[in-house]
Amino acid sequence: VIPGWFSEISPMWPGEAHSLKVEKILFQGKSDYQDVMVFQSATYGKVLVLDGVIQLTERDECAYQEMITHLPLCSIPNPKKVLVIGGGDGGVLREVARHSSVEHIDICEIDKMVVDVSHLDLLNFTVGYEDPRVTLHVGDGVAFLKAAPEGSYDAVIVDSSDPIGPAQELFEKPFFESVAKALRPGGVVCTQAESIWLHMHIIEDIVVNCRQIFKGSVNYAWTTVPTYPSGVIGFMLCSTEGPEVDFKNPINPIDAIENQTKSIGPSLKFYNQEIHSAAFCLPSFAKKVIEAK
Ligand SMILES: NCCCN[C@H]1CC[C@H](N)CC1
Repeated sequence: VIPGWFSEISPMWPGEAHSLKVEKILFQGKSDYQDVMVFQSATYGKVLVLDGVIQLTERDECAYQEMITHLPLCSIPNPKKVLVIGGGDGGVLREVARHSSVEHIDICEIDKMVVDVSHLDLLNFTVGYEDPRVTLHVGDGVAFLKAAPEGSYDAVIVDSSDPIGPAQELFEKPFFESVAKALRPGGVVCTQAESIWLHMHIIEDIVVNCRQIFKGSVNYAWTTVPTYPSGVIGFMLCSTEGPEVDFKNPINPIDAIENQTKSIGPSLKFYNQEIHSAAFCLPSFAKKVIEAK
């Protein structure tokens, strides 16, 4: 370890590490689930780290939060009821709140410390919690979804950490089955789906499970996040049987939404209609695995 630098070393990306220069540690704690740390970096703003893995940085979180939210919500005509699994930092809530058609947002985060840290002024992403449509549930997303009545939601966003630690079961078949049950016909789910450079085996398993469970459309999209392993992150976009969903051609364009609502946070920095459609273009080595399944 180089003094003054934070390096992300994990069995999920063996033999490689990404480092950020640390100016000051702002918070360090150990919750019932994981180690929680926030530090001021020299060039990426504030950084949230869970169990030694970067969850978001002020400088590039816009790419992930905007894409994981608007890829699903801009693909259906009138999202009203949205569920966020994970996402305790509040960034996804800020993005969901841009959609004026949304009437109710449930968020289920397992680790109260992540929520508390996000409410400190350490991370100014918490603007999302202030929205009156938001109801926070602190608990296990798997149990929450099992208890959700059938067809409760238009959209579910699974903003999870990696499948090592508390988020492990959010990558397994029973969880996807409970998501499908909680979605209305033609409802959509978007999950954090790792890196095509590093995790094709994980992605392959997710695709196989999703094709069995979601009888609408099943697509993989990806984007660039410099501080995530290999600099990219993917998303699994699935819809349940019912009204057709064409994820690649957003029918509910954000520009219109942008004008409708006084969005509570900064305006969109990353997402737009072109990058929405482009996100589904895959390199051949990934296409071969994902589209063949
Ligand atoms: N809500 C913060 C984003 C969490 N997303 C993941 C964090 C860990 C990364 N290796 C992959 C994305």
